[in-house]
Amino acid sequence: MEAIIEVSELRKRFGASVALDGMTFTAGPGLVTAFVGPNGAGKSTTMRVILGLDRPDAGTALVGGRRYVTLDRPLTHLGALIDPGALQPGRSGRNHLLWLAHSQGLGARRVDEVLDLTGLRPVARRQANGYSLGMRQRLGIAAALLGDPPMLMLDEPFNGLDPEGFVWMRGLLRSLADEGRAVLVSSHLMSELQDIAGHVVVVGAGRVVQAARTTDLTARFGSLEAAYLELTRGLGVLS
Ligand SMILES: Nc1ncnc2c1ncn2[C@@H]1O[C@H](COP(=O)(O)OP(=O)(O)OP(=O)(O)O)[C@@H](O)[C@H]1O
Repeated sequence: MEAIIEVSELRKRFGASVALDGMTFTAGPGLVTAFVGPNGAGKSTTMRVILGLDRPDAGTALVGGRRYVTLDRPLTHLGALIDPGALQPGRSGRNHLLWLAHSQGLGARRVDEVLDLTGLRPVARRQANGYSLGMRQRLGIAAALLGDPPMLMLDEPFNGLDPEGFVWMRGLLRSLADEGRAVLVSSHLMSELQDIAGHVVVVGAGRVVQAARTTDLTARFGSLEAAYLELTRGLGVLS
C-alpha cells in the first residue's frame, strides 16, 4: 500500500460550530508532515475523521487510497496516537499491547520489540492506568508502531515527555520518515517541528491556510514559529 494520507474537501459541523471547512491536504511518503494551527482549528477532528471516529458532513479521507474503516488489519497500514488516556483499566502496558497485537494477527515478539523501541520494557508489567503521562504517551506510540505501518498519524506526540523524551521523539520521527513512511504530526511545538518536518500544513478555522516545504517557510519568515504566527494571525477561535 502506498504511504500517503489524503484529505479532500472535508466539512464537519458540531451544531452551530464549524470544525472543518474544506480541509484539504496530503501527507506523503518519506516525510514528517507537521500539522499545525491554533486551538480549535480542526486538527484533531481531521485525524478522527481519517480514522472513521467522526463522520464528515462532506469530503473524503483516504489512507493509501482506501478509507481506513475498510482496511483489513488496519494497524498494519496506519498507526495512530490520538488519545493516550484510552486504556483498559487493570491491564499492564504489555497486556494492552498483546491484546491489540492479537486483534491484528501479530505475535508477542512484535510487542516486545515496540516495548524496547519506546523504552517501556522496565515498566511493561505494571498496570498501565498507573503510568505517568509520558509513559502513557510512549505506550500510545508503541501501539501505533505495533503493525510496522507505512503511515503514522500522531496527535501531540511530545505531550508529557521529559527532555530526554523530546530528543528520543525527534529521532524516532526522523527515522520513521527516513524509512519511507508518511508521518503526520500535529503539535504546537514549532521549534521541535522545524528540525524534523519536511513539509508543513498550517490550518486555521477548519481549512488549510498554507501548505509548504519547511525550508521555504523558514527562508521566507525566518523561523517556523514566525511563519506560524504570521499565517494564523486572527484565525484562532480563542484569539
Ligand atoms: N465532539 C465535539 N462536540 C462539539 N464540538 C466539537 C467536538 N469536537 C470538536 N469540536 C469543535 O470543533 C472545533 C475543532 O476542534 P479540534 O479539536 O479539531 O481542534 P484542534 O485543532 O485539534 O485544537 P487543539 O489545538 O486545541 O487540540 C472546535 O471548535 C471544537 O470545539
